[in-house]
Amino acid sequence: MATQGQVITCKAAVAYEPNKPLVIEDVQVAPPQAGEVRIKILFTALCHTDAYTWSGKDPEGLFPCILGHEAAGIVESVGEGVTEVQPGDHVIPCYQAECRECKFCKSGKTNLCGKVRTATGAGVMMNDRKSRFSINGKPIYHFMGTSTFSQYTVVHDVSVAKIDPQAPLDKVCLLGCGVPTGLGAVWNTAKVEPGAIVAIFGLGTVGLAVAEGAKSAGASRIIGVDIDSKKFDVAKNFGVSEFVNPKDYDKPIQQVLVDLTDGGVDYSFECIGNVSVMRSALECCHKGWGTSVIIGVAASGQEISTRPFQLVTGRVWKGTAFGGFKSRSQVPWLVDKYMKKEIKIDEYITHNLTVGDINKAFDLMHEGGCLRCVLKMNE
Ligand SMILES: NC(=O)c1ccc[n+]([C@@H]2O[C@H](COP(=O)([O-])OP(=O)(O)OC[C@H]3O[C@@H](n4cnc5c(N)ncnc54)[C@H](O)[C@@H]3O)[C@@H](O)[C@H]2O)c1
Ligand SMILES: N[C@@H](CCC(=O)N[C@@H](CSCO)C(=O)NCC(=O)O)C(=O)O
Ligand SMILES: [Zn+2]
Ligand SMILES: [Zn+2]
Repeated sequence: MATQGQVITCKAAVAYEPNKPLVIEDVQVAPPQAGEVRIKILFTALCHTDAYTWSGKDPEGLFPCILGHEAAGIVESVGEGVTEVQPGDHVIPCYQAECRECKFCKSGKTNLCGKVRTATGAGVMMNDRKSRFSINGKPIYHFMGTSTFSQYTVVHDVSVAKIDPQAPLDKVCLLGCGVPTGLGAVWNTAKVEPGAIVAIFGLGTVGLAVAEGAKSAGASRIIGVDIDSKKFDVAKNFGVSEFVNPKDYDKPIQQVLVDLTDGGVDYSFECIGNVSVMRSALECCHKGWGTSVIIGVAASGQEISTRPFQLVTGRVWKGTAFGGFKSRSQVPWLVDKYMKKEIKIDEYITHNLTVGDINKAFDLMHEGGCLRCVLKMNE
């Protein structure tokens, strides 16, 4: 039955309140308006940023909402004026848009895009500042411009990457967030060079993708730092060559790393979202040139600090969003790299469940053994 132009009723996991279990509901999804795309989501993974917003600590968190931003699916219909995708195209929704026209996109200096950011931060669509999701007439907010914990979602056309239809959607869904973020932090943001010494704080999916990126960039030492020693075995498969557990030392972890590396590392990456670790990550960098990249997302009200002397003496503090990748242009390229076996994806997927088990999937995420859990959206 043709669904184009019709409201679709489908299953979605709704977050009604911070930290209260998600509820699988029948949700009405309105047709896409001008410049919008309605996507049938086939697979979505969970990222720690979903848990962060669900926790109530995200200043942009709005409830009730439909979370989710690491997914893949097939275009169901498009609104007026949409030219770059059509029904049937295989796509990855991109929380970081790329319009190619705004000041940010044209700057050549950033992957951030300004076109729809105010709307996505407010949980609505740009056109009419309203949501396309409702339950019996009551609106449900969008999240990060993606809301992939729904069997159908509506996104802005500037937030859709069209990908190789041969690519397995249950795998490449991971290219919606965590894996590109880690790889890109190394390749685009830090620009790690061969022979460099790298420290990675936090060996979850993002930290392991940093390790994979650093190995491919030719780093000579890749030091993994995690308080969970169980992470160390799996991390070897992603290129981590040495392990440090801060719990094994009395002195500050930055001092441990400086002592281990004849003065400090060339590059460090914070992949946790802990502001005190962010400070350690900066201060373990080598005087004169060491660069620390913040990837982790810290809660509302948290602030970073260090002695300015750390920067005066040449250390550089940076951050990255989506690893600096331009989403619509480069996600298809990452998919092609996966198809050519040049980057890993399968190795990050430790669990597969269906959307009905989404609360269990969040429980798993908080246990040490889970990297990414992929949910099948149609049971
Ligand atoms: N900037 C971006 O674009 C972007 C994109 C994706 C994810 N993120 C953020 O990146 C962070 C990491 O995501 P993830 O999915 O890999 O998370 P994760 O929870 O799987 O991994 C975090 C790791 O840090 C370890 N850890 C916790 N506290 C620690 C400490 N004090 N010292 C050392 N290790 C510690 C944990 O044991 C775990 O292995 C999250 O904050 C997430 O929101 C940011
Ligand atoms: N609303 C949050 C923003 C958190 C944040 O920094 N998000 C990252 C992506 S995390 C993906 O897992 C990001 O890309 N930020 C850039 C942007 O949001 O435009 C908060 O305010 O804490
Ligand atoms: Zn994410
Ligand atoms: Zn733009």
